[in-house]
Parts: sequence; C-alpha cells; structure tokens
Amino acid sequence: MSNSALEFKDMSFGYPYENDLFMELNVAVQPGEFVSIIGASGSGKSTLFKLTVGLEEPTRGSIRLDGEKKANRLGHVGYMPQQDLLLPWRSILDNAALPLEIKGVSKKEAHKRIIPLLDEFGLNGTRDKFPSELSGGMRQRVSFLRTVLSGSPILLLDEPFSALDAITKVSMQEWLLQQWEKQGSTIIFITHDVDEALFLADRVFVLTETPIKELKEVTVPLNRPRRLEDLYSADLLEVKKDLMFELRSTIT
Ligand SMILES: Nc1ncnc2c1ncn2[C@@H]1O[C@H](COP(=O)(O)OP(=O)(O)OP(=O)(O)O)[C@@H](O)[C@H]1O
Repeated sequence: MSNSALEFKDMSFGYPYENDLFMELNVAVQPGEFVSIIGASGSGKSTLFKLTVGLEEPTRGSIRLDGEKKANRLGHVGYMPQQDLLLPWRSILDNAALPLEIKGVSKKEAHKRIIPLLDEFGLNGTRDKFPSELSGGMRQRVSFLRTVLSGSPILLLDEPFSALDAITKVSMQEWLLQQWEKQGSTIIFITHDVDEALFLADRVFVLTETPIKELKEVTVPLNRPRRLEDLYSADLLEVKKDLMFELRSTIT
C-alpha cells in the first residue's frame, strides 16, 4: 500500500498559554484524494493548514508527508490563499513565473514552460495583461497555476473562491475539478460553504468540538465527474442536512 499523502499521527497542538486545540488527532489523506474541510469561524481550519505547511509545529505526535516527517514542510506543500496575492506590476506571465524563478529557474526558461500551460488553465490571451485587467475568477486561475507550479503533489486551498460571485464560483469549481483530474494532485480545500464542500470532495472533514480529538468525516455519495444537478439528488440532500445540523450544533 502506498504512503498517505498527509498524515497527522496522535497530533496535539495548542497556541502558547491557550488550551489544546487538537488532541491526539489521527487523520490520513490518500494520494490523489480531494478533501474539503468545513467548520465554524475559529474552529481551527487555518491552524490545521499552518501545521501542515510547518508554520506551527505539533506539541506532541507527528505530521508526515508521503510517510515522512519532513523538516521543511513548506517546500513540499503548495498553498493557495483566499486573496490571489498577484503582484500588480508583473504581467500574468511574470506572475505565473514567480515560483519557478524563486526555485532558481531563469525567466526565459520559466516563460517557455508556462506559455503552453496558459491555454490549459483557461488563460489564453492573458499573458501580457496585468492582474487589474483580469476578472476575479481569472486571477484565481493564475493563482492556482502558480500553486501547481510549486511542484508539490499536495495542494492546500484556503477558501479560494469565497470572494467570487455565485455564478463565477460554480464555474470555477467545475474548472478546478477538471484541473485536479488532469494534475492528479492531492487537494485539501477549506470552505465555509457546505454545497461547495460536497460538490468538490471525496470526503468532507467537519471541525466540531474543541479540543478536536477526531474529525467528523462524511464520504460524499456522488460519482465523478460531478454534475451540478448532483447537488439536488436525494442522497446528497440527506448528507447536506446532517452536515448543516452538525455545524449548527457547534455554534453556541
Ligand atoms: N496566533 C494565535 N495565537 C493564539 N490563538 C490563536 C492564534 N491563531 C488562532 N488562534 C485561535 O485558535 C483558534 C482557531 O483559529 P483558526 O484561525 O485556526 O480558526 P478558523 O477555523 O480558521 O477560523 P476562520 O474561519 O475565522 O478563519 C481560534 O480560537 C483563534 O482565536
């Protein structure tokens, strides 16, 4: 059996002078899986990401990527934030080139690698434009391309579509699923939106009580490729109802 892409093993963590937020948590995400994480504000979603990338370290237990405790997890995990963080003075091509340039690849070589990808990522005709000339959805495509170019097999996406309007959001979700199927990466996706969590993921992890000793887990009863109308199937509505009740019970 292959190693888990990401594994928390008996992992405990609390901020200094605070009670533990996670207590002996055991979670494993398999290679190529799409997992959503959902939870109320303050439930620990961002902290879970900070632990995964190594910005925080567990107080007990371990975090493994591909079966190994890595000293520098930041270099092994791609991160896509809610805001696109594109540099306004750089063209789209130069923005996309940034992760390669940081790794020491020359600008010319980076451009050579990226130009064919622009088309693949639905960014045809944008290479010489600047971020301010692109819609929010297009900017997030560039941001995702940049995350993929980090070369990491595991991608952490932190509410990447929460600032988009409802229609753009749905088309970006469909687009993301196509990209994920093509790339074969492992994706962990934080969201506040139950429909989004269910539409995208194989499994949804729900952050409920604190300290978190286990993640409540829901397997999404949908086949792939996903279709928008699947969100209205009877099985899914039942799961959605349970998730909504679960989340509501966490809000005091
Ligand atoms: N640097 C810190 N020092 C101390 N406590 C912190 C720190 N960062 C977060 N916390 C606390 O840890 C808990 C979890 O915070 P976290 O940001 O992980 O939640 P979240 O689920 O991502 O919330 P949101 O959805 O609002 O982003 C909260 O009670 C928060 O106040």
